[in-house]
Amino acid sequence: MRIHEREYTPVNVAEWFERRSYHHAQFQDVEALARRKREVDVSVSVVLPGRNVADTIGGIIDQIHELNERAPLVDQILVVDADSSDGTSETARKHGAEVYSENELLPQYGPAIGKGDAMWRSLTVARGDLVAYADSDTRDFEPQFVYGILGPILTDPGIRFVKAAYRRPFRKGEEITLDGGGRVTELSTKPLFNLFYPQLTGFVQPLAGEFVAPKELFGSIPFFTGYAVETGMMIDVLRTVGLGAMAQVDLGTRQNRHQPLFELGKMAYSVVRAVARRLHQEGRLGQLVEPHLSESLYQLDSYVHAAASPEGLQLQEHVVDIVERPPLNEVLR
Ligand SMILES: O=c1ccn([C@@H]2O[C@H](COP(=O)(O)OP(=O)(O)O[C@H]3O[C@H](CO)[C@@H](O)[C@H](O)[C@H]3O)[C@@H](O)[C@H]2O)c(=O)[nH]1
Ligand SMILES: O=C(O)[C@H](O)COP(=O)(O)O
Repeated sequence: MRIHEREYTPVNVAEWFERRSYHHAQFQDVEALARRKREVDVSVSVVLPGRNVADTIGGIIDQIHELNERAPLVDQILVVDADSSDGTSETARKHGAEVYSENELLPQYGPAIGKGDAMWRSLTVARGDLVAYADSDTRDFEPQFVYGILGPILTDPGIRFVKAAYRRPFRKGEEITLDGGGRVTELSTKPLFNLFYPQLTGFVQPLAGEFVAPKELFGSIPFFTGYAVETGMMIDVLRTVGLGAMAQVDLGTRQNRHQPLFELGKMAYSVVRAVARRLHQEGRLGQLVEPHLSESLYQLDSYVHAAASPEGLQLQEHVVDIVERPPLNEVLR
């Protein structure tokens, strides 16, 4: 597949939003979509990065198999496991996925560093012309999580990257706050994109873990490790193919597993660092000293968090290791 053409240049974000936002129902004729896939002669890998997701991964794999029985859209279901302690690998294998430990892929790069690294390494074993990533902790995974994102890229030759969009409820016990989820997205990523990458402001869920692109495109861009991966990827894909080749699809609603606020602080820090790296690279951020505190006080890559606790005020230091992996095509050359 070609990845560098720029067939459509949006006039502005609003115009792009109108033209490049889809709804999964537009692709619910999955048999027609599978025929289209045959016509354009592409294969598809679905990659599920997972860390301790034994409770959800089996159901997700089953859903993909069921979809495939209706219409053969997926050629490979790949699980990249973060050496989970809860039996994620065994469960995934039992449900018929191809399973790798993230650490057995490209072992020369040392132990894998979080989700982004697992995704990057998975490209060495993903055989599809198109690679679709999806989170594996989704409780309400539905077949449109696969066919919805495949729809635009299979049917419109001008589209090279498709991102999921959805409503995100916040769930605490039995209590649900509609649209209360996606705290990092709303409080870090969107404000940063507004200020520095306004072309990306039309994406409803820029951090969504569900997206698809040609493997060739994923191989041509660097991957940030950890939770910086989606932020960096949005910027790098924009630079590589242009906004006109990017699209989003409304998949309905997605309920994820919520992390505590403090953990999300670290995630937001990853987002900020990815943006800072790119701004620095583009000459828009004069000085970038990573980490922000001097090495004599703290370790490299530390995130310092001051908090009040029942034991009094505390100063904690946490490692947020953000490395930029080179484009895989260069590594494999
Ligand atoms: O070290 C890790 C951490 C997570 N995961 C998996 O990655 C997926 C998403 O991780 P999660 O911790 O559930 O992320 P969220 O809190 O939901 O974060 C959102 O925002 C992140 C930052 O952009 C994205 O990476 C996620 O896909 C997106 O769902 C899940 O299947 C995890 O099991 C790994 O494989 N390895
Ligand atoms: O994407 C995000 O913003 C984070 O995953 C946080 O999501 P949450 O607020 O729904 O836990």
